[in-house]
Amino acid sequence: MLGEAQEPGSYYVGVDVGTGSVRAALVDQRGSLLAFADQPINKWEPQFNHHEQSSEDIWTACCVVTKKVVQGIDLNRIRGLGFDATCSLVVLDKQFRPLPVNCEGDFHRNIIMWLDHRAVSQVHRINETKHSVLQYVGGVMSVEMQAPKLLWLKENLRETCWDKAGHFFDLPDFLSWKATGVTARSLCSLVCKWTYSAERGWDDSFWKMIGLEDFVADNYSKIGNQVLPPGASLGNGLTPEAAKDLGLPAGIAVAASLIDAHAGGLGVIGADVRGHGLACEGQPVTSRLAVICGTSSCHMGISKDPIFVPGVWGPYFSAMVPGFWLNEGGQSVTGKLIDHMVQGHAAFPELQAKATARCQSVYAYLNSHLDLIKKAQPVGFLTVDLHVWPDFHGNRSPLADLTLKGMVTGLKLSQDLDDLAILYLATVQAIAFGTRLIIEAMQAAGHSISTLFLCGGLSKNPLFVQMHADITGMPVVLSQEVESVLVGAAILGACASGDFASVQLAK
Ligand SMILES: Nc1ncnc2c1ncn2[C@@H]1O[C@H](COP(=O)(O)OP(=O)(O)O)[C@@H](O)[C@H]1O
Ligand SMILES: O=C(CO)[C@H](O)[C@H](O)COP(=O)(O)O
Repeated sequence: MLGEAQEPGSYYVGVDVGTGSVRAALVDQRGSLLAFADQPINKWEPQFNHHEQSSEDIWTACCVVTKKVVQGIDLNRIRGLGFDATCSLVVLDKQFRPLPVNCEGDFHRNIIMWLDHRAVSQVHRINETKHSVLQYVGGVMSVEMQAPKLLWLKENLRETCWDKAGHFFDLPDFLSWKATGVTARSLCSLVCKWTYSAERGWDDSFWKMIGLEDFVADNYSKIGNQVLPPGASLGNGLTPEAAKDLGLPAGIAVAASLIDAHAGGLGVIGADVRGHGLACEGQPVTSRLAVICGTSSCHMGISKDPIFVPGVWGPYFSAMVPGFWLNEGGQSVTGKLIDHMVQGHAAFPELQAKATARCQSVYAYLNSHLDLIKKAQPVGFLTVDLHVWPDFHGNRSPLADLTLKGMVTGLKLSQDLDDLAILYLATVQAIAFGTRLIIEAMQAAGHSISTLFLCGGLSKNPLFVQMHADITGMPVVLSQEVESVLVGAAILGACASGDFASVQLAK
């Protein structure tokens, strides 16, 4: 984010809503992160495969972290605000009040999270239509997208939710509405999760065919009939009410949002690598794969022309970098799977106690424990007899099969700390092999990827990074700024402020 035209000392605020927490950053016009704050958010799992959140809870967390990052600075220097978030479905009534997405009627829980798999029957029926919009989601719609979830609401919560609903938002668009009062949707969310086409708009025949003709009848007012590119300035900027909530000046520019993975992709894919002697220097941006690794991993590759990769989402036009097509591969649970394997092991209490005694995270402790037990051999050899299949929550890409389950082979009766460390290693390796499968599918379809750019919480884990390099055989580049997703969100604010003409220039 380096420019000469804008006033010196301008600041931008980026807010990133992940699955487990909300983060905010204050960023200057050089893209340096000046302040950071985070706050966990609530999640509910009322039934197996039902995952819910609360939009009020999330907004409150956004306010807490934003107030923290601007504490003590001259507020007049803040020029723009950008949001990114997971692509969860927010439901509000006609007066913009939360509506329950659950049988219990709990209004507080008005978000069906992205990883919710309740709409299995609905997505099967959608895929059976073989409608042409499905070509643009890798050939098969995912249960994690919005159309099956909307159909589930219509079929299961007709009176308490569907009939009363006035607005269905992707979470990033909910946040920009909350900040500005503008209901315009981002091209990013609508193209990637709602079957909107940047070139052709909504396809009436798709919504009629799947039984959601209601949207066509009211000209898509409930799901968005004004669509803006990410980074576009919304309305009159921050409303006085939202300004009070967030501790920011009213009227500052607020950008049309991005999905979190796309903000991370934007934050790293155009990184200036000159002067570091990296093999990717001088290679086109299309040779880079941004991998955003948090609760899930998302694999973002761009191309000048559309590339259709079976089982990999897209191609999506202008959904991340304007003017480029995007393919998005993904693994639905990666950080969540590692946490699940480690925390569920019999030796976890011992691990926790030992890590705490050393003031280390459990992952730092496990990494050093692996170094200790590997002796002279490379660490990867510790798992010659133990293997994990990582699709505990189905396979997002490239198999696109939500019915797949996880597997572990090579288990013994012992369950000590060594076993836990080796199981953890095998899980990390399995995830890296998943990335390799996605890359192979993308290459086979026409991408030519040669370097990985990792960001997100898991990129702070050196073992995770090393296994991705070893198993894909590709160099991995990490940004100096570890919070690249937040930089992506702040880039949106910088773009909306008018200080930069486009998200590429803001980069
Ligand atoms: N320093 C770290 N070392 C190892 N793992 C980490 C570290 N920081 C975060 N993680 C892992 O990253 C995952 C969360 O990443 P994050 O980007 O915060 O997720 P989200 O955006 O989905 O909320 C968790 O599984 C967590 O265990
Ligand atoms: O589908 C997505 C991106 O397209 C989700 O937003 C994502 O997988 C969840 O993100 P995270 O793992 O960062 O919480």
